[in-house]
Amino acid sequence: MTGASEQAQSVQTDDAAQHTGGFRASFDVTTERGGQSYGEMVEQVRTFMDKVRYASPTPDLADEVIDDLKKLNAKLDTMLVDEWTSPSGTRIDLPSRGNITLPPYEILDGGPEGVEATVTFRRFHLGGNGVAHGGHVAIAFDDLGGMAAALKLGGVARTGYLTVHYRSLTPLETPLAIRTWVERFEGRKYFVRGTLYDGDRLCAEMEALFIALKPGQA
Ligand SMILES: CCCCCCCC(=O)SCCNC(=O)CCNC(=O)[C@H](O)C(C)(C)COP(=O)(O)OP(=O)(O)OC[C@H]1O[C@@H](n2cnc3c(N)ncnc32)[C@H](O)[C@@H]1OP(=O)(O)O
Repeated sequence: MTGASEQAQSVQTDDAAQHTGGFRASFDVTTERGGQSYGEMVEQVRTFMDKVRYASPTPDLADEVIDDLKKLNAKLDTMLVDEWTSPSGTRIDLPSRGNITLPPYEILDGGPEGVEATVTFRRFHLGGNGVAHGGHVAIAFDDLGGMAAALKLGGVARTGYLTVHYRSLTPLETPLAIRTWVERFEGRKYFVRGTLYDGDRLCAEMEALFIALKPGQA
């Protein structure tokens, strides 16, 4: 099996895409990369992961699925690009910018005052007893907290710390209201807060420090 770090990019990207350190101060957002079916492809993968979480396949079916997945992985191997030119993470027309690793969210509003979004944890995000895993809740807060910091500072920040207070159980397969905003900042330090609600019920709160990166900083 080949891990991501061992895989060569099979499609060359231009010189400007070569990484010189740090998050990029800016990166191209797009609605084109991956084509018009890319969102549906991501959705089908998410659905597959949902089913894997709950399926109990026979040994024969597991072998069949392995064969099918090997074929699909071989197809994608012919199209690997660097992270800056991948549709995943840059397709702003898709849930979570097309990033399969994030719980799917839809941005309702975003700017220097903060970010409002709807996030839906899937069956794949199960923690136990039918509700979301706390780590997945933290991922949603991290990404949208980072977005709130980025929109406030007009640049890129990395998470210094992030604390989640889990106030009540977070349901799966339910659109939830998530909000993040910069409460205050001191120099490069952006103190970000967040809330996650199921209707009127508070599921979780977040407090985090995001630190603005210096030019070229990793
Ligand atoms: C839109 C898409 C959004 C995506 C968002 C995703 C965000 C992420 O998940 S990033 C990944 C997780 N985070 C990381 O890996 C970060 C790892 N840490 C680092 O790289 C570094 O520690 C970094 C860059 C955060 C800060 O390092 P550096 O630039 O040298 O700053 P440094 O001088 O140490 O600290 C700056 C200030 O922050 C404070 N600080 C730094 N870390 C912490 C911390 N954990 N707790 C409290 N304060 C801290 C320092 O005390 C200092 O304060 P002051 O200016 O008052 O003296």
